[in-house]
Amino acid sequence: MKFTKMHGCGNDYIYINGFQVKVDNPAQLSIKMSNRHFGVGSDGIVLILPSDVADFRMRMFNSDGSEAEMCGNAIRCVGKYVYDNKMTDKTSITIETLAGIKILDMTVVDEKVTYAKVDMGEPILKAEDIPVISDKSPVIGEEIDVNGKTFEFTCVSMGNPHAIAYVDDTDTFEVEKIGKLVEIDEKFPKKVNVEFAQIIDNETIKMRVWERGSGETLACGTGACATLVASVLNNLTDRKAVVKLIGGDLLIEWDKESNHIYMSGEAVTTFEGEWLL
Ligand SMILES: N[C@H](CCC[C@H](N)C(=O)O)C(=O)O
Repeated sequence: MKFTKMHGCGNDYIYINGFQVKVDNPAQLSIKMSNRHFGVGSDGIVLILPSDVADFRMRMFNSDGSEAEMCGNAIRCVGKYVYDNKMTDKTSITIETLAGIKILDMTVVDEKVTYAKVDMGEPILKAEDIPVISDKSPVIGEEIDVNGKTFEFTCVSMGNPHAIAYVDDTDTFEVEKIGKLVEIDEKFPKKVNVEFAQIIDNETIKMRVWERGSGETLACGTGACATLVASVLNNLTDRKAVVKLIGGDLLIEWDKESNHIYMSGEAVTTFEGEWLL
């Protein structure tokens, strides 16, 4: 089975063209292919599929095999994949996801997509829509005790759940130790992506992320969007900011008029291969 390896800001996935090959058990395949020693190595897999309601459809599976509602870095790469492989000649396309239909506007250089701006839709800020037990809405100040220390989270859904805490220095923060416990905290019945953010100024945020189902990744597109929303709700930044992640920068804007979040960033193809197992 042919595959294409791509990344957005170092958040790397294996892309499989569902127009050409049928994947019977994507969850199991994701676990196998994502393994960085016995497989290809990735944060998960992405299936590119036909859609009845959009130009294309995307299904994304974390490296533990769990399927996520949405993946920001991956959707930019899906746009790049379908354009570069001449499955469309449009630079503005729609992609169906479990979090609704998203619109991509792609930048093309020498007939290849290099960058995309994605309309990520509206953030979800009501507790009843975010899989948390808390009855507060929006969920600012959700206190979670981890290893005897209380952390305060702001919870935002981008179709997938996120919990954001603010720290003094992301470089030295114990992301794995804390993130892995919050990910499975009982307050999050669907588990949660955990972001640790450091405010640099009112238009710059440094962020690291412990992703649901994948562990720490070099970047998280939906997480960057959720972190911008949380930062505005907590009066820490403007509605447009650069989110600086280990793997690269994303430009996030929460448009006041439409209430839509726009995420802009790179999309990179690293190699193509053949899966033989
Ligand atoms: N781990 C996430 C899915 C991938 C999100 C992230 N890689 C992104 O770019 O948005 C979840 O289970 O909700």
